Amino acid sequence: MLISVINTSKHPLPEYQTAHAAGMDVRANLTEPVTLKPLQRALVPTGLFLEIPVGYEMQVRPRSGLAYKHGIGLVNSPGTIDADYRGELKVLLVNLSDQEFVVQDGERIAQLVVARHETVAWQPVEVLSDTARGAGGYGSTGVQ
Ligand SMILES: O=c1ccn([C@H]2C[C@H](O)[C@@H](COP(=O)(O)OP(=O)(O)OP(=O)(O)O)O2)c(=O)[nH]1
Ligand SMILES: [Mg+2]
Repeated sequence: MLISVINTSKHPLPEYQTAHAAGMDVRANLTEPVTLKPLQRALVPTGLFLEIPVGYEMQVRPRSGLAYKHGIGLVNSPGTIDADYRGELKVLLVNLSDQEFVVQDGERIAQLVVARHETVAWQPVEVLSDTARGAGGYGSTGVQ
C-alpha cells in the first residue's frame, strides 16, 4: 500500500530490513542525543508526518534488540497512529533498565506495523449468547 508522507527529518524513511518483515524501523530525529535515566520516559520525534488511509492504523512497537540489550520499551506499547492524525509521529520510549541509555540521532528506535481495523457501531442488548467459557478468565483454564 502507499502512504503519503512528509519527511522533515534528515534521515531516510522507515524501511523494512528484510523482505517479509512486518515492521519498518523508524529513526529518531534529534538535534542532540536524549538521555534516559532508569525508569525515565521521553517522547522522541521522528520528523515524519503521515496520511494513513482510512480503515488502517499504524502500530508503533518496540524493537526486541533494544528491549533485550538495554531495557528500552514503549510506555504505550503498541502506540496507535490514527488515520486522521496529521501531527508528527513520535515514539514514547521508556528505559526499564537500571542503566542510563542514550538515544542517538538517526537511531532505529521502534518499528511501525500497519494494520486494517474495523469501525464499530454498538448494538445494545439485554442478554449475550451462552458459551463454555462464560465469565471465566484471568487463568481460569489453568496453567498446563
Ligand atoms: O506512540 C504514539 C501514539 C500516538 N501518537 C499520535 C498519533 C495518534 O493518532 C495521536 C493520538 O494518540 P492516542 O489516541 O493514543 O492518544 P490520546 O492520549 O488518546 O490522545 P488524543 O486525545 O489526542 O487521542 O497521537 C504518536 O505520534 N505516537
Ligand atoms: Mg485517543
